[in-house]
Amino acid sequence: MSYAKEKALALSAVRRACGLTSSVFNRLVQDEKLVKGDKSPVTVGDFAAQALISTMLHHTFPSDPIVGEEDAAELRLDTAESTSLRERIVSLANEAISQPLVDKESSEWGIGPGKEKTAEDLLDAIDRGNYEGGQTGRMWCIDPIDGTKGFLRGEQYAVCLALIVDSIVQVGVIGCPNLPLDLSKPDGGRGCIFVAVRGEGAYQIPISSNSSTPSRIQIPPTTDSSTLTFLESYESSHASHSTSSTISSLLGITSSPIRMDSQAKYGCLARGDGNGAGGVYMRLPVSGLGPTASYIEKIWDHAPGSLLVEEAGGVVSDARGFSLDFGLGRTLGKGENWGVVAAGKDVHNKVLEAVKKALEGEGKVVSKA
Ligand SMILES: Nc1ncnc2c1ncn2[C@@H]1O[C@H](COP(=O)(O)O)[C@@H](OP(=O)(O)O)[C@H]1O
Ligand SMILES: [Mg+2]
Ligand SMILES: [Mg+2]
Ligand SMILES: [Mg+2]
Repeated sequence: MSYAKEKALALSAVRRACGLTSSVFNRLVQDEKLVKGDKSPVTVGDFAAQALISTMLHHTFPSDPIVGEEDAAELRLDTAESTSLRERIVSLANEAISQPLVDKESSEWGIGPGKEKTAEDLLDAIDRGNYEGGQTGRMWCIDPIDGTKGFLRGEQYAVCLALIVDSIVQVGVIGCPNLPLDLSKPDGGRGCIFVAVRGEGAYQIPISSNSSTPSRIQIPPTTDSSTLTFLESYESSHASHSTSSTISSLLGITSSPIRMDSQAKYGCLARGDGNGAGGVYMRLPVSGLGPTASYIEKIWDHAPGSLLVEEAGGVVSDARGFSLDFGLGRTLGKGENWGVVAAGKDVHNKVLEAVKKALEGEGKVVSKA
Protein backbone atom coordinates (compact mmCIF):
# COMPACT_ATOMS: atom_id res chain seq x y z
CA MET A 1 0.00 0.00 0.00
CA SER A 2 1.11 3.54 -0.69
CA TYR A 3 1.72 5.91 2.19
CA ALA A 4 2.06 9.07 0.09
CA LYS A 5 -0.13 11.26 2.31
CA GLU A 6 1.51 9.97 5.50
CA LYS A 7 4.97 10.59 4.04
CA ALA A 8 4.14 14.13 2.90
CA LEU A 9 2.60 15.01 6.27
CA ALA A 10 5.49 13.46 8.22
CA LEU A 11 8.04 15.40 6.15
CA SER A 12 6.20 18.65 6.74
CA ALA A 13 5.78 18.01 10.48
CA VAL A 14 9.45 17.10 10.92
CA ARG A 15 10.66 20.06 8.84
CA ARG A 16 8.51 22.50 10.84
CA ALA A 17 9.65 20.92 14.11
CA CYS A 18 13.29 21.25 13.04
CA GLY A 19 12.73 24.98 12.45
CA LEU A 20 11.19 25.19 15.91
CA THR A 21 14.00 23.33 17.69
CA SER A 22 16.69 25.34 15.88
CA SER A 23 15.04 28.55 16.97
CA VAL A 24 14.72 27.25 20.56
CA PHE A 25 18.42 26.46 20.58
CA ASN A 26 19.30 29.90 19.31
CA ARG A 27 17.19 31.49 22.05
CA LEU A 28 17.74 28.81 24.71
CA VAL A 29 17.66 30.01 28.27
CA GLN A 30 19.27 27.39 30.47
CA ASP A 31 16.71 27.98 33.26
CA GLU A 32 14.05 26.45 31.04
CA LYS A 33 15.46 22.96 31.53
CA LEU A 34 13.54 20.51 33.67
CA VAL A 35 14.84 17.25 35.01
CA LYS A 36 12.65 14.24 34.37
CA GLY A 37 12.61 11.02 36.37
CA ASP A 38 15.18 9.51 34.01
CA LYS A 39 17.42 12.55 34.60
CA SER A 40 17.57 13.39 30.92
CA PRO A 41 17.10 17.10 30.36
CA VAL A 42 13.76 18.05 28.90
CA THR A 43 13.54 21.39 27.24
CA VAL A 44 10.80 23.53 25.94
CA GLY A 45 11.88 22.29 22.52
CA ASP A 46 10.83 18.70 23.28
CA PHE A 47 7.37 19.75 24.46
CA ALA A 48 6.72 22.32 21.75
CA ALA A 49 7.91 19.99 18.96
CA GLN A 50 5.72 17.13 20.22
CA ALA A 51 2.75 19.52 20.47
CA LEU A 52 3.28 20.65 16.87
CA ILE A 53 3.74 17.17 15.37
CA SER A 54 0.88 15.66 17.36
CA THR A 55 -1.45 18.53 16.35
CA MET A 56 -0.72 17.93 12.66
CA LEU A 57 -1.13 14.14 12.98
CA HIS A 58 -4.42 14.43 14.86
CA HIS A 59 -5.84 16.93 12.39
CA THR A 60 -5.06 14.72 9.41
CA PHE A 61 -5.46 11.21 10.82
CA PRO A 62 -7.77 11.73 13.85
CA SER A 63 -8.18 8.06 14.66
CA ASP A 64 -4.48 7.15 14.65
CA PRO A 65 -3.02 6.63 18.15
CA ILE A 66 0.33 8.21 19.01
CA VAL A 67 3.26 6.98 21.08
CA GLY A 68 5.19 10.13 22.02
CA GLU A 69 8.12 10.39 24.39
CA GLU A 70 6.85 13.39 26.37
CA ASP A 71 3.77 14.04 28.50
CA ALA A 72 2.39 17.36 29.72
CA ALA A 73 1.87 16.57 33.42
CA GLU A 74 4.60 18.99 34.52
CA LEU A 75 3.15 21.71 32.32
CA ARG A 76 -0.29 21.46 33.91
CA LEU A 77 0.92 22.32 37.42
CA ASP A 78 -0.27 25.56 38.92
CA THR A 79 3.16 26.93 39.77
CA ALA A 80 4.88 30.05 38.45
CA GLU A 81 7.57 27.88 36.85
CA SER A 82 5.05 25.69 34.99
CA THR A 83 3.03 28.69 33.89
CA SER A 84 5.99 30.42 32.32
CA LEU A 85 7.18 27.20 30.69
CA ARG A 86 3.68 26.57 29.33
CA GLU A 87 3.42 30.06 27.87
CA ARG A 88 6.76 29.70 26.14
CA ILE A 89 5.77 26.31 24.69
CA VAL A 90 2.40 27.57 23.48
CA SER A 91 4.01 30.52 21.77
CA LEU A 92 6.71 28.39 20.11
CA ALA A 93 4.28 25.73 18.92
CA ASN A 94 1.87 28.34 17.53
CA GLU A 95 4.71 30.14 15.78
CA ALA A 96 5.55 26.88 13.96
CA ILE A 97 1.89 25.94 13.29
CA SER A 98 1.04 29.33 11.76
CA GLN A 99 3.96 29.60 9.33
CA PRO A 100 2.70 30.11 5.75
CA LEU A 101 2.25 26.93 3.74
CA VAL A 102 5.12 26.02 1.45
CA ASP A 103 5.35 23.69 -1.52
CA LYS A 104 3.64 20.30 -0.97
CA GLU A 105 1.96 21.37 2.31
CA SER A 106 -1.83 21.28 2.65
CA SER A 107 -4.18 23.51 4.63
CA GLU A 108 -6.04 20.27 5.44
CA TRP A 109 -3.21 19.42 7.85
CA GLY A 110 -4.34 22.10 10.33
CA ILE A 111 -1.38 24.41 9.70
CA GLY A 112 -0.93 27.87 8.24
CA PRO A 113 -1.69 31.48 9.18
CA GLY A 114 -4.63 31.77 11.59
CA LYS A 115 -4.47 28.10 12.71
CA GLU A 116 -3.03 28.86 16.17
CA LYS A 117 -4.25 26.60 19.02
CA THR A 118 -5.16 27.31 22.63
CA ALA A 119 -2.86 26.26 25.47
CA GLU A 120 -5.33 23.53 26.40
CA ASP A 121 -5.37 22.20 22.79
CA LEU A 122 -1.56 22.03 22.78
CA LEU A 123 -1.27 20.32 26.17
CA ASP A 124 -3.88 17.80 25.01
CA ALA A 125 -1.85 17.29 21.82
CA ILE A 126 1.24 16.47 23.88
CA ASP A 127 -0.73 14.05 26.07
CA ARG A 128 -2.21 12.34 23.04
CA GLY A 129 1.22 10.70 22.80
CA ASN A 130 0.30 8.47 25.73
CA TYR A 131 -0.73 5.41 23.65
CA GLU A 132 0.59 2.17 25.09
CA GLY A 133 1.49 0.71 21.70
CA GLY A 134 0.85 -2.90 20.76
CA GLN A 135 0.87 -5.52 18.05
CA THR A 136 -1.98 -4.50 15.80
CA GLY A 137 -3.23 -1.44 13.99
CA ARG A 138 -1.68 1.86 13.01
CA MET A 139 0.26 4.06 15.39
CA TRP A 140 2.59 7.02 15.07
CA CYS A 141 5.74 7.24 17.10
CA ILE A 142 7.28 10.64 17.99
CA ASP A 143 10.65 11.48 19.51
CA PRO A 144 10.43 15.28 19.32
CA ILE A 145 14.11 15.76 20.18
CA ASP A 146 16.19 12.61 20.11
CA GLY A 147 19.64 13.19 21.56
CA THR A 148 18.55 15.84 24.08
CA LYS A 149 22.09 15.91 25.43
CA GLY A 150 23.55 16.58 21.98
CA PHE A 151 20.92 19.29 21.43
CA LEU A 152 21.95 21.05 24.64
CA ARG A 153 25.63 20.79 23.66
CA GLY A 154 24.88 22.32 20.25
CA GLU A 155 25.85 19.04 18.57
CA GLN A 156 23.79 16.30 16.92
CA TYR A 157 20.11 15.68 17.64
CA ALA A 158 17.16 14.52 15.56
CA VAL A 159 13.42 15.09 15.25
CA CYS A 160 12.00 11.62 14.68
CA LEU A 161 8.64 10.40 13.42
CA ALA A 162 7.50 6.95 12.29
CA LEU A 163 4.30 5.23 11.26
CA ILE A 164 4.05 1.66 12.54
CA VAL A 165 1.36 -0.65 11.14
CA ASP A 166 0.82 -4.06 12.72
CA SER A 167 4.23 -3.85 14.45
CA ILE A 168 6.09 -3.03 11.22
CA VAL A 169 7.58 0.42 10.58
CA GLN A 170 6.17 1.62 7.25
CA VAL A 171 7.21 5.29 7.15
CA GLY A 172 10.17 6.93 8.88
CA VAL A 173 11.39 10.53 8.86
CA ILE A 174 14.43 11.83 10.76
CA GLY A 175 15.32 15.53 10.72
CA CYS A 176 18.91 16.39 11.70
CA PRO A 177 19.30 20.19 11.73
CA ASN A 178 23.01 20.13 12.67
CA LEU A 179 24.21 17.19 10.57
CA PRO A 180 26.58 18.06 7.71
CA LEU A 181 25.15 17.07 4.32
CA ASP A 182 28.51 15.43 3.76
CA LEU A 183 30.23 14.25 6.95
CA SER A 184 33.66 14.51 5.32
CA LYS A 185 33.00 18.25 4.81
CA PRO A 186 32.11 19.45 8.31
CA ASP A 187 32.35 23.09 7.23
CA GLY A 188 29.97 22.59 4.30
CA GLY A 189 26.16 22.73 4.31
CA ARG A 190 24.31 21.44 7.35
CA GLY A 191 20.83 20.12 7.98
CA CYS A 192 19.46 16.87 6.53
CA ILE A 193 16.11 15.16 6.50
CA PHE A 194 16.13 11.40 5.98
CA VAL A 195 12.98 9.68 4.75
CA ALA A 196 12.01 6.11 3.99
CA VAL A 197 8.80 4.31 3.07
CA ARG A 198 8.94 0.52 3.20
CA GLY A 199 9.67 -0.88 -0.25
CA GLU A 200 10.50 2.55 -1.73
CA GLY A 201 14.14 3.06 -0.69
CA ALA A 202 15.89 5.58 1.57
CA TYR A 203 16.43 9.24 0.72
CA GLN A 204 18.14 12.37 2.01
CA ILE A 205 16.82 15.90 1.47
CA PRO A 206 18.58 19.13 2.49
CA ILE A 207 16.59 20.74 5.30
CA SER A 208 16.99 24.17 3.75
CA SER A 209 15.04 23.42 0.60
CA ASN A 210 11.67 21.71 0.72
CA SER A 211 11.39 21.66 -3.07
CA SER A 212 14.71 20.01 -3.86
CA THR A 213 14.68 16.48 -5.25
CA PRO A 214 15.44 13.83 -2.61
CA SER A 215 18.73 11.95 -3.21
CA ARG A 216 18.64 8.17 -2.95
CA ILE A 217 21.05 6.88 -0.30
CA GLN A 218 22.54 3.41 0.06
CA ILE A 219 24.98 1.53 2.27
CA PRO A 220 28.15 0.70 0.26
CA PRO A 221 28.16 -3.04 -0.59
CA THR A 222 31.30 -4.03 1.27
CA THR A 223 32.20 -7.48 2.58
CA ASP A 224 35.49 -6.40 4.15
CA SER A 225 34.54 -5.69 7.75
CA SER A 226 37.97 -4.25 8.63
CA THR A 227 37.24 -1.13 6.55
CA LEU A 228 34.03 -0.25 8.42
CA THR A 229 33.67 2.65 10.85
CA PHE A 230 31.75 2.23 14.09
CA LEU A 231 28.86 4.60 14.80
CA GLU A 232 27.96 4.70 18.47
CA SER A 233 26.35 6.89 21.10
CA TYR A 234 28.32 9.88 22.30
CA GLU A 235 27.15 8.99 25.80
CA SER A 236 29.09 6.16 27.44
CA SER A 237 26.17 5.72 29.85
CA HIS A 238 23.81 4.89 26.93
CA ALA A 239 25.88 2.22 25.20
CA SER A 240 29.03 0.37 26.17
CA HIS A 241 32.03 1.94 24.46
CA SER A 242 34.32 -0.79 25.78
CA THR A 243 32.32 -3.72 24.36
CA SER A 244 32.14 -1.81 21.10
CA SER A 245 35.90 -1.38 21.07
CA THR A 246 36.44 -5.12 21.63
CA ILE A 247 34.11 -5.92 18.72
CA SER A 248 35.82 -3.39 16.51
CA SER A 249 39.23 -4.98 17.24
CA LEU A 250 37.86 -8.47 16.55
CA LEU A 251 36.78 -7.23 13.12
CA GLY A 252 40.27 -5.84 12.45
CA ILE A 253 39.05 -2.24 12.38
CA THR A 254 41.69 0.39 13.02
CA SER A 255 39.72 3.61 12.45
CA SER A 256 38.30 5.46 15.48
CA PRO A 257 34.56 5.21 16.10
CA ILE A 258 32.29 8.11 15.20
CA ARG A 259 30.46 9.05 18.40
CA MET A 260 27.34 11.08 17.96
CA ASP A 261 24.00 11.58 19.68
CA SER A 262 20.61 10.53 18.34
CA GLN A 263 19.28 8.65 15.31
CA ALA A 264 21.50 10.85 13.14
CA LYS A 265 23.75 7.75 13.43
CA TYR A 266 21.22 5.68 11.48
CA GLY A 267 21.20 8.40 8.82
CA CYS A 268 25.01 8.27 8.62
CA LEU A 269 24.95 4.49 8.33
CA ALA A 270 22.24 4.60 5.65
CA ARG A 271 24.16 7.06 3.47
CA GLY A 272 27.49 5.23 3.81
CA ASP A 273 29.46 7.64 6.01
CA GLY A 274 32.81 6.43 7.33
CA ASN A 275 35.93 6.55 5.12
CA GLY A 276 33.95 5.54 2.03
CA ALA A 277 33.43 1.95 3.18
CA GLY A 278 30.37 2.48 5.35
CA GLY A 279 29.59 2.03 8.99
CA VAL A 280 28.23 -0.20 11.71
CA TYR A 281 25.69 1.01 14.30
CA MET A 282 26.53 -0.54 17.67
CA ARG A 283 24.44 -0.17 20.84
CA LEU A 284 25.00 -2.67 23.63
CA PRO A 285 23.97 -2.13 27.25
CA VAL A 286 26.53 -0.74 29.65
CA SER A 287 25.75 -3.51 32.09
CA GLY A 288 23.71 -6.69 31.86
CA LEU A 289 22.14 -8.00 28.67
CA GLY A 290 18.61 -9.05 27.74
CA PRO A 291 16.62 -9.67 30.93
CA THR A 292 19.39 -8.18 33.09
CA ALA A 293 20.13 -5.15 30.90
CA SER A 294 20.60 -1.84 32.71
CA TYR A 295 18.15 -0.05 30.38
CA ILE A 296 15.10 -0.91 28.29
CA GLU A 297 15.22 0.60 24.79
CA LYS A 298 12.26 2.75 23.69
CA ILE A 299 10.55 2.27 20.32
CA TRP A 300 10.80 5.99 19.42
CA ASP A 301 14.61 5.79 19.59
CA HIS A 302 14.79 3.18 16.81
CA ALA A 303 11.60 3.05 14.71
CA PRO A 304 12.42 5.47 11.87
CA GLY A 305 16.17 4.72 11.98
CA SER A 306 15.68 0.99 11.57
CA LEU A 307 13.45 1.42 8.50
CA LEU A 308 15.89 3.92 6.97
CA VAL A 309 18.76 1.45 7.32
CA GLU A 310 16.74 -1.47 5.94
CA GLU A 311 15.65 0.60 2.94
CA ALA A 312 19.30 1.58 2.35
CA GLY A 313 20.34 -2.08 2.10
CA GLY A 314 21.12 -2.82 5.72
CA VAL A 315 20.05 -5.26 8.41
CA VAL A 316 19.01 -4.16 11.90
CA SER A 317 18.91 -6.72 14.70
CA ASP A 318 19.76 -7.22 18.34
CA ALA A 319 22.98 -8.85 19.54
CA ARG A 320 21.50 -12.31 18.84
CA GLY A 321 20.37 -11.48 15.32
CA PHE A 322 16.69 -11.10 16.20
CA SER A 323 14.70 -8.33 14.50
CA LEU A 324 13.57 -5.43 16.69
CA ASP A 325 9.92 -5.95 17.72
CA PHE A 326 7.91 -2.72 17.58
CA GLY A 327 4.72 -4.48 18.72
CA LEU A 328 5.56 -5.00 22.40
CA GLY A 329 4.39 -1.61 23.67
CA ARG A 330 6.32 1.61 24.24
CA THR A 331 9.61 -0.26 24.62
CA LEU A 332 11.45 -2.94 22.67
CA GLY A 333 10.82 -5.21 25.65
CA LYS A 334 12.54 -6.09 28.88
CA GLY A 335 14.40 -9.25 28.03
CA GLU A 336 13.10 -9.44 24.46
CA ASN A 337 15.67 -6.93 23.19
CA TRP A 338 19.42 -7.45 23.46
CA GLY A 339 20.82 -4.16 22.19
CA VAL A 340 21.00 -3.02 18.57
CA VAL A 341 23.46 -3.99 15.83
CA ALA A 342 22.96 -2.54 12.36
CA ALA A 343 25.15 -2.87 9.27
CA GLY A 344 25.08 -3.46 5.52
CA LYS A 345 23.51 -6.81 4.61
CA ASP A 346 26.78 -8.23 3.28
CA VAL A 347 28.66 -7.74 6.57
CA HIS A 348 25.94 -7.95 9.21
CA ASN A 349 26.48 -11.67 9.92
CA LYS A 350 30.21 -11.22 10.29
CA VAL A 351 29.63 -8.34 12.70
CA LEU A 352 27.21 -10.50 14.72
CA GLU A 353 29.85 -13.22 15.05
CA ALA A 354 32.25 -10.66 16.53
CA VAL A 355 29.50 -9.35 18.84
CA LYS A 356 28.87 -12.88 20.08
CA LYS A 357 32.56 -13.50 20.70
CA ALA A 358 33.01 -10.19 22.54
CA LEU A 359 29.98 -10.76 24.76
CA GLU A 360 31.02 -14.33 25.53
CA GLY A 361 34.40 -12.92 26.50
CA GLU A 362 32.57 -10.73 29.02
CA GLY A 363 30.81 -13.80 30.41
CA LYS A 364 27.53 -13.02 28.63
CA VAL A 365 26.14 -15.91 26.57
CA VAL A 366 24.47 -14.98 23.32
CA SER A 367 22.77 -17.47 21.08
CA LYS A 368 19.96 -17.30 18.60
CA ALA A 369 17.19 -19.67 19.73
N1 LIG B 1 20.94 4.51 30.13
C1 LIG B 1 20.56 4.55 28.86
N2 LIG B 1 20.89 3.56 28.02
C2 LIG B 1 20.53 3.60 26.73
N3 LIG B 1 19.80 4.61 26.18
C3 LIG B 1 19.42 5.61 26.97
C4 LIG B 1 19.78 5.65 28.35
N4 LIG B 1 19.28 6.78 28.87
C5 LIG B 1 18.63 7.41 27.87
N5 LIG B 1 18.71 6.71 26.72
C6 LIG B 1 18.13 7.00 25.42
O1 LIG B 1 19.15 7.33 24.48
C7 LIG B 1 18.60 8.26 23.58
C8 LIG B 1 19.67 9.00 22.83
O2 LIG B 1 20.33 8.11 21.98
P1 LIG B 1 21.90 8.15 21.76
O3 LIG B 1 22.52 7.57 23.00
O4 LIG B 1 22.08 7.27 20.57
O5 LIG B 1 22.27 9.56 21.53
C9 LIG B 1 17.78 9.14 24.47
O6 LIG B 1 16.81 9.77 23.68
P2 LIG B 1 16.32 11.27 24.09
O7 LIG B 1 17.47 12.17 23.97
O8 LIG B 1 15.25 11.48 23.09
O9 LIG B 1 15.79 11.18 25.49
C10 LIG B 1 17.17 8.17 25.48
O10 LIG B 1 15.88 7.70 25.13
MG1 LIG C 1 14.41 11.52 26.70
MG1 LIG D 1 15.32 9.61 21.96
MG1 LIG E 1 13.65 12.72 22.99
